[in-house]
Formats: sequence, structure tokens, C-alpha cells
Amino acid sequence: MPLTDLARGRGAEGHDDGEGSEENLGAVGLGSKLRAVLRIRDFRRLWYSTSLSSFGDWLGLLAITATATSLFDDEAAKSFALGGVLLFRLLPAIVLGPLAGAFADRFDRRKTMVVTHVIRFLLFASIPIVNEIVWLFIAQFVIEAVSLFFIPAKDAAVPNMVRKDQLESANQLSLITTYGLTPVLAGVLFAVLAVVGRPLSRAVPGLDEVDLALYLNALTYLVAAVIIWNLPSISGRRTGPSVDGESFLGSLRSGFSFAGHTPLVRGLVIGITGAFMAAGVVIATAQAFARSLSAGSAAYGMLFGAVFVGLGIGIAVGPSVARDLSRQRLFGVAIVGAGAAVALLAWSIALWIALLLVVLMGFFAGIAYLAGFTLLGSEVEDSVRGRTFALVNSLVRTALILSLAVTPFLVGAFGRRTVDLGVTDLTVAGERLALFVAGLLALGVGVLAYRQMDDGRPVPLLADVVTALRRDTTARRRLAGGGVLIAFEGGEGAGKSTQVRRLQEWLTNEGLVARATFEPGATPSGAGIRAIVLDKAHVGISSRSEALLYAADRAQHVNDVLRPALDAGEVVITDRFVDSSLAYQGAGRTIPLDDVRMLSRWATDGLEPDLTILLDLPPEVGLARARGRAVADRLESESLEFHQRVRRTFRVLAESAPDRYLVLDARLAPDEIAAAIRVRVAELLSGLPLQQLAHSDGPHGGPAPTAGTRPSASEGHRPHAQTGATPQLHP
Ligand SMILES: Nc1ncnc2c1ncn2[C@@H]1O[C@H](COP(=O)(O)OP(=O)(O)OP(=O)(O)O)[C@@H](O)[C@H]1O
Ligand SMILES: Cc1cn([C@H]2C[C@H](O)[C@@H](COP(=O)(O)O)O2)c(=O)[nH]c1=O
Repeated sequence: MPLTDLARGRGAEGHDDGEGSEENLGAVGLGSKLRAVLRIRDFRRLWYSTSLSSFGDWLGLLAITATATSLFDDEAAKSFALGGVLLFRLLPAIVLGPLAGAFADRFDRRKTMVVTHVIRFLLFASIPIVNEIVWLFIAQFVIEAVSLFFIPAKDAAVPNMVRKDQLESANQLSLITTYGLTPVLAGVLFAVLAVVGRPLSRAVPGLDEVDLALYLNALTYLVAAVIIWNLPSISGRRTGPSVDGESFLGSLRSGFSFAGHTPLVRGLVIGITGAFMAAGVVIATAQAFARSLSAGSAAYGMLFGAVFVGLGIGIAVGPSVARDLSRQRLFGVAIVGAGAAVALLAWSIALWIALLLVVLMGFFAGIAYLAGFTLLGSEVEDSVRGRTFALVNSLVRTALILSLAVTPFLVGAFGRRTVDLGVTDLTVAGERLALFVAGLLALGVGVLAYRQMDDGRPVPLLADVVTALRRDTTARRRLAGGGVLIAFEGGEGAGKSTQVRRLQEWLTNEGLVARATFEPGATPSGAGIRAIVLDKAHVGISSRSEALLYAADRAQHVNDVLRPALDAGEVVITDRFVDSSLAYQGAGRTIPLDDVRMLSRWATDGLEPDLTILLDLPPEVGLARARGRAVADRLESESLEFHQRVRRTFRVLAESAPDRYLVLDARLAPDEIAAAIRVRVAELLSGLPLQQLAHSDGPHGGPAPTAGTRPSASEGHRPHAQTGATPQLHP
């Protein structure tokens, strides 16, 4: 068993008992998910520590850029100093990134994190003391180099602290904190320091607000180091310098080879690097683009803010909007979305259009970043995770440096050109062309990344995205070859058993594996429940108890019969399902429908029919038919009003989702009803990947099991061989 699984298992060190179980129920709000992940003690402590150092980072950036510019009076020298600070921040990644990754995979991650924090504490504290631009550059360079060792150690440690299904929430929390909360708090504190700094520097000569910010920043690293020191679980299995006897160079090589030969990682690397290269172009052209909108000096600030608004929305709501889509697909789709938004941005003529597109770009970028980061954490083995994170980190920074450095030259060289289109002249500005090219680049890498990472799902991408956004779980199951569930509903004696049997016979003759089943009583324990609920001798069963008995029968039925058959790609036809509980226990026994719905959803684990066929009949007619067949059971013996409520509810349910129901008048002749059913079912099944009977026994093969005689659920299993697109059916 991989170490990551062991560490994530129940009772792993630092896990609080019972946390996060609510998440397993499905649709849980962002707040609850974040609270659940924060209940994990060690993760919570690591989060405190990284939030603190991230806050320090932002404060440090503000203070350092202020220091750099304050050392000069001349405007050109100020911008040189600013550019120099940023360059020295990004530069070390090119050389040191991969080394740092190999380090994170070979050495104790906790010690690496503590040592790098302490070094940064010392360096930040030294900047105001030395107060020289050359030392500022050197310190920046070393701080960044040291951060490169911290980042992969931290990123690679997080997946070991939370359950796999909680990693996305843990990443959401980290990204929201790092890019939403801490920069704002740092900005506010910096502003406060600017106010208190002046009187302070009069009181303590040589100490101003920038120095204070730098000292505070240094202190955050020291406190964060102490917190991490007290988190032994971060160390994991790394106690010695070498994990498996591989040399340092060897592990560096194997890290590159892993990234190059693993399609998922290759796709992620291509996607993230390309997207950041495009982001660099957007940043480099932003000022000129804002000016081109002739919207005043505030336009740049607004566009800048819009990116963060979009990013925030994407990170916060993206995962729940696209809950059902695989993260591989989500990643590719989101990069393509961000690229398309940038390409359109190049053409926008008004500030409000540009703002909308920038929010959209940020939204998709946020989703892509979160999905990519989560995939790296969850899909990459612990032993190479540090190297993988570090490689991505280096490539991201290299891409940013390159595009930030090259774009202004290209834009300047292109200038503004007028193209003669014959009918009219088109003026093209360099910054807009660069934006358009960046958009196309992101679009291209999104497609490329998607192709590399595609998880081989049989569902076409568009249908996958549409059904995921619509939360159409039944359509998703159908499209993925997960069988088809057809439910028959209706009152007593409506002819359900008759039609279930006829439909199954027809499907079998058409060469498909079709299983007939029923509720209640299709499993051995269900048969016991059926005997209880239908026996007139049981006079004292309460409404709630009855609802629970039907739910228990259904839970067993789903588990033993429906799910396995659907997983095998069969067409499953059930005589009654959830709607019967809503109609009989809800309307009949007057239990609130929402309670019955909730109980049923729990029992079925969300399984819903692809199609429900309602055979509608006045209860007096149906009861007469049923009584001609056998003595009335406990439910059939209920009053006419009871059965009228049941019928009304069946009809209301069908009216509320017409595309999922086929309502037929059950007074028609059985042949007519069967023909109408065949037409609708042929439509539903056409082209779906379903199990087909082997040639030896079908099409037109062996006898079909009889639903009307209430077969045991194991009957109806027929030898079947292949899955394939359903051939043309003949209704
Ligand atoms: N369309 C129809 N017209 C007239 N009689 C029918 C029709 N369909 C079925 N019947 C007859 O009505 C009786 C009940 O049919 P069936 O058992 O198929 O109904 P059901 O809905 O499964 O009933 P229950 O829910 O009580 O089990 C049977 O005797 C059957 O032959
Ligand atoms: C599934 C289900 C069924 N019932 C009732 C409806 C009928 O009266 C009987 C089942 O009899 P049948 O001849 O097999 O149709 O049970 C119910 O009240 N609630 C349910 O969920």
C-alpha cells in the first residue's frame, strides 16, 4: 500500500476523529468543507504557520519595494531598483528549482522548512540594518533561493496530512489565504505602519515604518518556524538523507524523467507553464492596454483588481460548479476558457467589456490553478512529489520572466500598424496583438494539456461538461457505459408487471442484456420486508416505520441488484422505485414529501432512474383488476381516498420533470401500451454503450426471466460478452 494511503487512513497521526464525514454526503457548502479540513489538527497548525509567513511575504514585498525606491530620487533609478527587486526574486528559480525539489524528496521536510524559515528571518531582519541597495538585491536573491526549498517541501507535505477527497478544500483554503486574505491584511498593516511610522521614527531615530514592516516580517518567519518545528508529522518517513540509496544527481534525473514520461504530469506541466507564459504577456501589456481603452488612469487599477475578483470566484466556487467533472478535464477546459477570454479581451473596445472578460479570465485561471495543484498533490506519489512541485514552480517562474522580459520589446518593435483590408483599413496596436497571441497560446496549451491528460473516459467532452454543469447524474452514468435504469410506477393493478415483462422480452430479442426486478422484495432480506409490509395481519405498523421498511428494502435492492447490474452496463427495469414511496408513504400516509425524498435519496445513494414509465389509472379500475387476481394485501386494503392521493402524487411527480417520464393511460390495450413504451425506450437507448448478448444466445436468443412471477434478483443474469454502441432497435 502506498505510504500516502497509510498516512491518510483513519487514525493517522494528527487526524481528529470523525472529521469531514459530512463531506461524503455530496453537496456540502464551501464553509463546511473548509471547517472540516481545519478540524485536522496538524493541517490546521501548518495552515496557521503558512498563513503567517505568507502575510510576512506580502508585507516584505511591500516593504522591500518601498525600500528599493526610497534609496533613489531619480524616477528612472527608482524603476530600475523596482525591476531589479522583482528580477532577483524570480531569477533563482531557473537554476535552483529542480535542486530544491530533489532536496524536498530526499531530506526531512520539516527540518527543511524550519531551516529555510530561520534563514529568511535572519535575512529580512538584516535588510534594515545594512540599508544598502546591493545588500537588498543579494538578500532578495538568497531569500528567493531559500523559498524555493521551502515551497516544494510544504506543497509535498500537505497531501500527506489530509484525506485525498479533502485535498481540494485544503488547497482552496491555502490559495484563498495566500492570494485573498494575507495580501489585504498586509496592505492594511503597511498603511497603518505608515501612519504610526512617522512619530515612531522621531522617537527612535533610524527606525521608520518600512524598517518596522521588515522586522515584523522577519518575526512572522520565526514564529512560523517554531510552529513547524512542533509538527513532527510533516517529516513523514524521511529521517535520513537518502530515501532509497539513489544519488542526488540520480534523483534529479529520475524526477525529470518521471515528469517527462507520465502523461498526467506532462499535461499539467505544459498547461501550467503555457498559462503562466500567457499571464506574463497579460501583465506586461496591461498598462498599455488600459491606456488604449481611454478610460482614465484608474482603468489599470480596476483591471488589476478584476483579475483577483475572478481568481477568487474561480477558486471558491469552481469546484462546486463543476463538481462532477474529472479534474483532468476541468484543468484543460479551464485553461482553454482563460485563453478564450484573453483572446477576446484583445478586441474589447470598452472598459466594462474588458472588466467582464478579465473577471472571466481570472475565474477560469483560478479553477485551472486549483485543479492543477490538486491533481499534482493527489496523483503524484509522495516519493517524487517534491521534485514535481519544484519543476512546475521553476517552469512557472521561467515562463513569467521570459514573457515579462520579451513582450515589451516585441510590442515596442511592432508599434501600431495599419493593415489595408481592401474595403477598410485596420489599425493594430502591438499590445492588443500580443494579448491576442497570448490568448491563442493559452487555448493551444489547454487543448494540448487536455490531450495528454485525458483519462480515457468514453464520454465526449462536450456532453461531459454539459451534464456535469447540469448535475445530470443519470445522463452521466448512461454516457459512461453505466447501464440504464427504467422504473415502472403506478397504482394497484395498473399493468406494471405485465409491461415490465414485455419490455424485457423485447430488449432481449433485440440483443441487449435486460434485467427485470421489483420493489419491495427482490433480495433475500427484501423478501422478508415484503412479507411484513404487505401482510394484513400487521395492523400496528406506524407510517414512519413503514417508510423505513420500504427504504431498507430499497437500500438492499440498490446495493445487491441495481448498482451491480448498472455497473455491468445492463438495462435494468424495476417494477416500482422511489416514486412509490413518495406516493404511498408521502401522499398516502401523509409523511412530508421532503422527508420521504431525503430518506429515499439516502437509501439509493442518489441513484435515479433514466426513465420512469407511469401507467396511470383511476384507482377503482386498478383495484378491481388487482382484486380479480388475489386477495387484497395491507396496502391494497387502504381507502379509495388513500389510493386517489397516491395517483395524484404520481401524476404531479411526472409533470414536474416531463423529459424523464412517459405517462401512459393504463386503460389502453396492453399491446398499445407496450408499443408506446418501445418507441420511447428505443429513443433512450440509441447509441449508448450497453452490454449486448453474446451471439450464442442472442439476439433473439434464450428465454427471458419473468418479472410478473417476482423472480429472485439473481435470475435474469444472462451470459453476456461485449459492450458496444446499441444497434438500431426495432420498436
Ligand atoms: N392494459 C391492461 N388492460 C386490462 N387489464 C390489464 C392490462 N394490463 C394488465 N392487465 C391485467 O391487470 C391485472 C394486473 O396486472 P399487473 O399485475 O401487470 O399489474 P401491476 O401494476 O403489476 O399490479 P400490482 O401493482 O398490484 O402488482 C392482471 O390480471 C393483468 O392481466
Ligand atoms: C416500493 C413501494 C411499494 N409500496 C406498496 C405499493 C403496493 O401496494 C405494494 C407492493 O405491491 P406490488 O404488488 O408488488 O406492486 O407496496 C409502497 O407503499 N411503498 C413503496 O416504496
